[in-house]
Amino acid sequence: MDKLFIQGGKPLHGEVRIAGAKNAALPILCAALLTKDLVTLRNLPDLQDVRTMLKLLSQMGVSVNFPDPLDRTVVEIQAHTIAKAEATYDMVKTMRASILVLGPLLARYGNARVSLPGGCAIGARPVDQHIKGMQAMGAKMHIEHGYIQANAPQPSGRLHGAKILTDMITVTGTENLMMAAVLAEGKTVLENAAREPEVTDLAKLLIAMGAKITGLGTDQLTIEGVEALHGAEYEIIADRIETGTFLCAVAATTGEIKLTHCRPDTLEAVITKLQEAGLEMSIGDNWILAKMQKRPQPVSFRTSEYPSFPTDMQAQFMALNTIANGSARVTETIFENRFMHVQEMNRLGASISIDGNIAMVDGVDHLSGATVMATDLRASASLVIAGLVAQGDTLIERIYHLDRGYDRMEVKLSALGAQIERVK
Ligand SMILES: CC(=O)N[C@H]1[C@@H](OP(=O)(O)OP(=O)(O)OC[C@H]2O[C@@H](n3ccc(=O)[nH]c3=O)[C@H](O)[C@@H]2O)O[C@H](CO)[C@@H](O)[C@@H]1O
Ligand SMILES: C=C(OP(=O)(O)O)C(=O)O
Repeated sequence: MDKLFIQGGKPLHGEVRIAGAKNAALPILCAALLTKDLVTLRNLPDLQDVRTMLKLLSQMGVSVNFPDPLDRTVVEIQAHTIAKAEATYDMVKTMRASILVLGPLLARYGNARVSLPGGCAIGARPVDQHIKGMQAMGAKMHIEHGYIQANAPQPSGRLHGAKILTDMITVTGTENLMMAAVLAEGKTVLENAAREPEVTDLAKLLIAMGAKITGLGTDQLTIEGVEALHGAEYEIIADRIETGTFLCAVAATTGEIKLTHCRPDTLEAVITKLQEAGLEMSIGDNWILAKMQKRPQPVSFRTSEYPSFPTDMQAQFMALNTIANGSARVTETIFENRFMHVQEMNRLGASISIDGNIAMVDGVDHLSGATVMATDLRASASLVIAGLVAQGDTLIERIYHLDRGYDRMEVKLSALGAQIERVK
């Protein structure tokens, strides 16, 4: 199993190109199931979850083609026919986002069999809102032997529009229901919809495919179902979490880096907090120049739905706070178990205590390298940041979590001057 070996204490300098967003690419790949025509995607990130999703689509009989085999950022997907409308446990257990095939399969094919995702390191993460929403659109949903068996109403074999108010704001729930609704008969209104930029990015692709969706970027999406969608070419939005992760890295290590091909307008809450920490930034439409010359100031925050502070940046900011000049209070409101990195950071010399969903971080002068274990995707990223600032050597185990969601993170960090290498 791969590990990362880091010799900390090096400031970062140079330029990094930000990849396409994992959380936009995954639903967008599933959206290709909604048409028999060709969907060409650009700015695809080259990471494990994307490879898993492409494998899942291939298992369904979908054609996946990289026109230039050396360029993994452009892919052609064609779901001319769907041979098997199924996502097995083997696939779903490695990537929860596999649940995103449910809406498109049900809408286009009239039935689907998708393994229920189990709980995961960061929380229970049920999918009850996906199921209830599809039931409201007329689908028969049964859970049997750990699988969701979904069938569109007969004899039409087509879902019908509905007004759906989810109990909470759910990102993949909104995406799944939006994809189910685009081919339904009549109008669907999704109330309490997630406003994350990745939801809007999916909606834009669907519109390019001929879907009728209004309310983009708001908490009410209205979808007028159409009979069929057609192919499209689409460029996936930049990854705001990768962007934020590199910004936290330079804020922690000091130095000066330029991030290109990013979308600063999707990062307002993160940028505000980094300014509070002392990171100096010049910001263009698609680039950020970030400079840090001193020890960070502590930043307290509370995670919440977009446009508030993202839970996917909580761990990375925790790493920054460990070496800040004072104490910070971090409140996690989205997932019930997203402090798994805390114990590992304490092993590196951090001083963090947890009380329920609140972590109190007392900044220390320095961290000291040790062997630590990655437990989930963003926890891994936060340990990389901690390793980059720690004195001495840090070995991070179980980095397959990191590879799920980052496009060659250690290669990009090495190019910035970090002493980091992948070891077997
Ligand atoms: C692939 C992807 O885009 N993943 C993101 C997505 O995950 P994901 O879409 O799984 O997260 P949700 O927005 O659905 O979850 C928000 C909260 O709602 C709960 N819930 C959700 C659905 C449901 O049917 N029932 C239910 O109880 C969840 O357990 C969680 O406590 O949004 C999260 C919150 O921004 C991010 O951390 C993930 O990176
Ligand atoms: C939690 C995340 O992803 P997923 O929903 O795919 O587990 C994440 O991207 O931080």
